[in-house]
Amino acid sequence: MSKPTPSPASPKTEWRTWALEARRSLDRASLSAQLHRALLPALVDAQHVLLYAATAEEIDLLSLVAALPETQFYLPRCAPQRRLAVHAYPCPLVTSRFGIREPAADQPEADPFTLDLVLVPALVLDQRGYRLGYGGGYYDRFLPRLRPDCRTLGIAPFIVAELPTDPWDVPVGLLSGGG
Ligand SMILES: Nc1nc2c(c(=O)[nH]1)N(C=O)[C@@H](CNc1ccc(C(=O)N[C@@H](CCC(=O)O)C(=O)O)cc1)CN2
Ligand SMILES: Nc1ncnc2c1ncn2[C@@H]1O[C@H](COP(=O)(O)OP(=O)(O)OP(=O)(O)O)[C@@H](O)[C@H]1O
Repeated sequence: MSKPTPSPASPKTEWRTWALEARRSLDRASLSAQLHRALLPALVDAQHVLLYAATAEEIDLLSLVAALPETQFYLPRCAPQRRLAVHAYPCPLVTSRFGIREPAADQPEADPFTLDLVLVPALVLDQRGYRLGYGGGYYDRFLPRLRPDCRTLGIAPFIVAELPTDPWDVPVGLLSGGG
């Protein structure tokens, strides 16, 4: 039996624990396939798209690369000072100390200003686009560095009414029709 959903007043740590546990009972493969299909219309207009390399528990969207051969995809890398570096994909990948596959540090970096669309992984999103990640603050620092017309789309297995927020949180776009 799963735990009750925390409230907007609950601390982020409590939400993180809840989301990490709740996602264990999901069918990740079918959720990934569903999101892949739902994202295709949003991707047709984008030329430069930041994706992420999913862990074994996350929604895996790397299948989009083969489905959209005209699109230039990019992957993030956790650089020092919690900076998110961006690299064109395909490129050689290594597994980071957090267990996430990411571009090797010796690969050339891309300019975040090139990006038209950023798919932002999250443990849980709320209906306003606020997200909860693993707590590194990588995307909170990264999102303000994007071109003002760059679109963002949060990717999470759950969308709740309202998450607790901090002043640095940057809301992301939501897929119309739910995520
Ligand atoms: N697949 C995937 N790639 C991604 C993300 C993601 O959510 N999914 N990220 C989304 O942001 C970034 C990596 N996020 C991370 C967030 C926190 C920590 C981290 O430092 N974790 C600490 C606990 C937090 C702390 O105490 O500061 C740890 O595990 O010890 C690492 C990576 C970039 N790449
Ligand atoms: N723009 C910023 N500048 C400096 N520090 C920041 C900024 N954004 C977030 N942080 C720091 O990052 C930490 C993590 O923030 P938060 O819990 O919101 O992460 P998260 O959104 O879950 O993680 P992630 O973005 O990596 O998925 C916080 O302790 C905060 O102090």
